[in-house]
Amino acid sequence: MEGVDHLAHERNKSEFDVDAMKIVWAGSPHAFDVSDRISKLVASDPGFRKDNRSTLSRKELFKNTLRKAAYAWKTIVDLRLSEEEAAKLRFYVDEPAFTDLHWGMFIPAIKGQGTEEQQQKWLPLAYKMQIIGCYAQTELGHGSNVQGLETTATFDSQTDEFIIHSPTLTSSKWWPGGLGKVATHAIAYARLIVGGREHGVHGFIVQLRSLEDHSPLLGITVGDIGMKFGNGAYNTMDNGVLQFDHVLDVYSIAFASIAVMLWVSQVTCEGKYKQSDVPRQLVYGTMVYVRQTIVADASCALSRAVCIATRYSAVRRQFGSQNGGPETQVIDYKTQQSRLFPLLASAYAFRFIGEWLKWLYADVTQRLQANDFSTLPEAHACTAGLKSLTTTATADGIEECRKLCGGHGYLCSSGLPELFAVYVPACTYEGDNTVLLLQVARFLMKTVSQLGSRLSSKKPVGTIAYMTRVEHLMQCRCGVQRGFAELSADLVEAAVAHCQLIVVSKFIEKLQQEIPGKGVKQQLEVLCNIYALFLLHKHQGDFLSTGCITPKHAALANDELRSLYSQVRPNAIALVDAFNYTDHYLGSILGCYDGNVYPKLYEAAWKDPLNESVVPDGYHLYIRPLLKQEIRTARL
Ligand SMILES: CCCCCCCCCCC/C=C/C(=O)SCCNC(=O)CCNC(=O)[C@H](O)C(C)(C)COP(=O)(O)OP(=O)(O)OC[C@H]1O[C@@H](n2cnc3c(N)ncnc32)[C@H](O)[C@@H]1OP(=O)(O)O
Ligand SMILES: Cc1cc2nc3c(=O)[nH]c(=O)nc-3n(C[C@H](O)[C@H](O)[C@H](O)COP(=O)(O)OP(=O)(O)OC[C@H]3O[C@@H](n4cnc5c(N)ncnc54)[C@H](O)[C@@H]3O)c2cc1C
Repeated sequence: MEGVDHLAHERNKSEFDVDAMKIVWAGSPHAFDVSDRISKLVASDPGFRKDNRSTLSRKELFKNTLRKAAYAWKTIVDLRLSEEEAAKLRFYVDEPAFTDLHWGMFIPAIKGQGTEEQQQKWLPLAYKMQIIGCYAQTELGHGSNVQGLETTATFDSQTDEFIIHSPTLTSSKWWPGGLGKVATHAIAYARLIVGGREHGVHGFIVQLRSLEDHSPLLGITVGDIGMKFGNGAYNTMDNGVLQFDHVLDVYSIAFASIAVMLWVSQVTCEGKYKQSDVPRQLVYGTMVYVRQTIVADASCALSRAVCIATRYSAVRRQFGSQNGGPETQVIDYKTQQSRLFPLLASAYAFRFIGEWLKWLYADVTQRLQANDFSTLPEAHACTAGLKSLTTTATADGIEECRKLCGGHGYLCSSGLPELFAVYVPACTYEGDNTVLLLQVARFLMKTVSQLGSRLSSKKPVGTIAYMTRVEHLMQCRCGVQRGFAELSADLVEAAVAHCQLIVVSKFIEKLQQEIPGKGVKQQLEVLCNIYALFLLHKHQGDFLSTGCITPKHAALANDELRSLYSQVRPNAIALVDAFNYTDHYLGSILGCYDGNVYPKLYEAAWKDPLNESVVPDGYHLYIRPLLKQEIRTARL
């Protein structure tokens, strides 16, 4: 029945202050207020409906995305939303679109790497969306290997011009979001050539389309790369292909000193290349920035899937009826708990590691401005490794949540197939996860060689086993006289272990803070222990081989996990309520707040276009002749 809370009995079991936990999840009372207000604004506006996406063609889907993006911008302007509120609105509209790259990469790249004069010229236009930008780095032939990019930017000091060119098919820019049909400008990464000498890959601001009629400029060939995984999903995004045919990059000449897209290098009007004494890897700064946002985004995506699977697991009953009484809630099965609750704990763990990484990134950015590069290697390793760890765990976790919902998890109306299809490229974009773990492994090798065996003593006591595991895994590999390439598969395992150590230790540090609200800290302690003991159980071979735990310890840890699952069980619904997601944002009948699943599933089925007629289109052409033929055969 509508209006009845079918999960009230679950919510009444809660042993902690859910409203206080909502503040912890949001990060602060202010952050909660903004999220709560904006999510409800989006949910209540039919202009942001998203329940029809799976029934649209690619062109209809894309045009609808353009409509929504324009509508979102009008809403932002009309309501005079702040930058924070506008970002939250785009988040709750929940549709991959060109605006992700305009706001998520194009603007950050200019802010992070542009010179003062470039920022003064481009940021006002970008903030007012009078230009729409994309981040054009990846090419058909190279994505992971940035130094392998082939696009060239040749400075001609005779004519004082930069010429951007795609010398080969494989140098075609390929994948950049927003590039295919919308972006008017790109930050294009190209090999800088001055006076016949090459100076590596740098970023250039290049106009792609006319601001009058949106037609591609002379020398620009641009389009969409075609359908991607899933039906709706990321097909709302125009990932594009771009070729330059000796394009004059007028904008680099607009300034007195021709400034490539970096404050770390300059080409003077006299055609002299000036590389300042900063690490060339600062050209990768935007990727580092986005990787840290992706970690926070992982906690959002995983918490959405866990919210759906937890609520549905409390609604779904199967087997176990005693004397005609109700069947057992599947959330009460130990197997369901052992699959679901570690994902619930991971969602909280990723939330807190995302908070810490945001601090780390802000700290390293501040240091860079003072020419202090001391923490740059650690910041790179942490953002790369934690992006890899959290996106792999989240993609796997969303799929596990689909399976936890049985057959109904496979319906689009569950929200889980779409969530999975939109999320999984996160394991690839912003750095293939294995390639990024190799960067962490390289950092660990260097650290071990510099510090000897102890990677760091700066970890909370509760993580000694985790720290010993990393050291052991590194010693086993570093001690062996074989090259990095030969040992890379093993070193990647050590890199994962290192990142898990960071997540566990930051969760423990979070619990050392003042956390208000009845029972809130206790619930987080349970989730922290579940996260740590689940991983210890999953990787117990590593831990046993280090000798820092015995088989008895491993058995005790397993017993403790079961006990912890029992402690979470009465609080599970309240713990996912604390994410404060609207039904609109969840987009899931299985995860609806009131738990009134079956009537909603049944109602939704009849809305499918296939049910517009009781006799399907095609019956008379194909089925009837078939049936008639069978009847004739039967008479023979
Ligand atoms: C609401 C929030 C929403 C969030 C979701 C956002 C949605 C985004 C939508 C998707 C958008 C996607 C965009 C993209 O995909 S953009 C393209 C991304 N591409 C990549 O990530 C490419 C990956 N490859 C690389 O980063 C580099 O090629 C790689 C690091 C792998 C190698 O670089 P390189 O060959 O130059 O360097 P070396 O390996 O030789 O290392 C040399 C030294 O430099 C150090 N290093 C490397 N990278 C960095 C860095 N980024 N920062 C600092 N230092 C770095 C490296 O450690 C070496 O140091 P040592 O010499 O001391 O060992
Ligand atoms: C949805 C989506 C959106 C994207 N948006 C953008 C965008 O806006 N802008 C942009 O510039 N790019 C974008 N990209 C491109 C993305 O950044 C690249 O696809 C990504 O960096 C991976 O590079 P690749 O495709 O070259 O993979 P590859 O490196 O070719 O990976 C293929 C396999 O090779 C392995 N491999 C590669 N190198 C090594 C090595 N040294 N050692 C061991 N194994 C290795 C990888 O682990 C992987 O298994 C997007 C991609 C996707 C899927």
